[in-house]
Amino acid sequence: MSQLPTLYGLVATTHFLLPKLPCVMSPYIALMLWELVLVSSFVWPDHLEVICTAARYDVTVWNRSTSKCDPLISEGAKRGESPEQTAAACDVTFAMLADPAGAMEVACGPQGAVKGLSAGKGYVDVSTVDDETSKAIAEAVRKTGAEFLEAPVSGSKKPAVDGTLIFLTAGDKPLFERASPMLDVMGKSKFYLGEVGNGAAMKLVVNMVMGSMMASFSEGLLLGAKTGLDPKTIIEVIGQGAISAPMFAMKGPSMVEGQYPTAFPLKHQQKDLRLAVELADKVGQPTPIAAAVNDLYAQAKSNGLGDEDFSAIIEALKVNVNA
Ligand SMILES: NC(=O)C1=CN([C@@H]2O[C@H](COP(=O)(O)OP(=O)(O)OC[C@H]3O[C@@H](n4cnc5c(N)ncnc54)[C@H](OP(=O)(O)O)[C@@H]3O)[C@@H](O)[C@H]2O)C=CC1
Ligand SMILES: O=CCCC(=O)O
Repeated sequence: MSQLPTLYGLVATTHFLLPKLPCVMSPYIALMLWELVLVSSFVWPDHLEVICTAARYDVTVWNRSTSKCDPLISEGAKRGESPEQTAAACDVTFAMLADPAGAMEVACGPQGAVKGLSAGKGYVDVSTVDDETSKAIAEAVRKTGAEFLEAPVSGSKKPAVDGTLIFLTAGDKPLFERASPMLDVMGKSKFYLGEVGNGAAMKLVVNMVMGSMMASFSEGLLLGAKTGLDPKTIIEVIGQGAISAPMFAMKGPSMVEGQYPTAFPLKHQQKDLRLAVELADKVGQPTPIAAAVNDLYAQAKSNGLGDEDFSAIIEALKVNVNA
């Protein structure tokens, strides 16, 4: 068993990486079940299979707000004292941070993971950041002799719980291969996109489209409602046509009720739109729709909606311009 790789969930978060137990079995929890016997009768059969066949890793976790690690510790994970100590203790370190500043701080800060890395180790950054940040972290990691993989994910809380995330990876191919069994526990698919920066760019393109779709969907629901249409019927009609999307079907009903249970926080959607617009500017690609949508999300964030789900963008459009 000592030959098994260790895995480090560097940052565990309430929104994303810490689904509530014992109702569901998170793939992140699954990863820590190295040689532990599953006792929860709430575990879905599919997860049981995944855990038995793939998820036998020894996990050490660290999070800035340490209490967020407690549920994982109580399931058998070890507590890391700092990013540095945790990376030093593990073969492969996964990082999941809010934004570029957080990703840099945890990788390269005074007690950053880079200080605990050395040849033979790997650092996988799963955060959604811009390509420049990813490249800076890659350079710092590689200077230690360790390997780097960027691996932002498409998919939110439920796919994380179900182990059906989509990994958009780029960087050191040997680390991609070494980390693949771990990615397969957490995800349903993975793309290897070549040079560092390509994974970040792919993620920003996807989230730029997603943010615009959600804003447009919100406008449609509100316009329809103002003309007297039933929003539930609008969702049904959209769901049967060429523009049907799982996102509309999943979020639409709760949006109609004015409920926005957070899976993907609005503040992070705005961060991704901002980064996408900056990337577009850098490469000289006009993105006027994304720029306008970014302004709308920024306004929603400054109006206190940042911690709501990004579908709360509909609230920013609930104004009566004829009043
Ligand atoms: N939620 C989702 O559905 C998805 C999110 N993502 C991306 O994943 C990342 C995480 O998202 P999510 O979990 O929702 O975000 P949260 O805001 O819930 O969590 C952010 C995490 O980053 C930590 N953090 C922030 N700044 C620092 C810092 N300077 N030093 C140390 N730790 C820091 C926070 O620590 P603390 O707990 O102490 O505040 C927390 O653990 C983001 O990049 C997001 O865009 C990607 C796909 C889907
Ligand atoms: O970055 C967040 C993505 C959310 C999703 O793909 O549903």
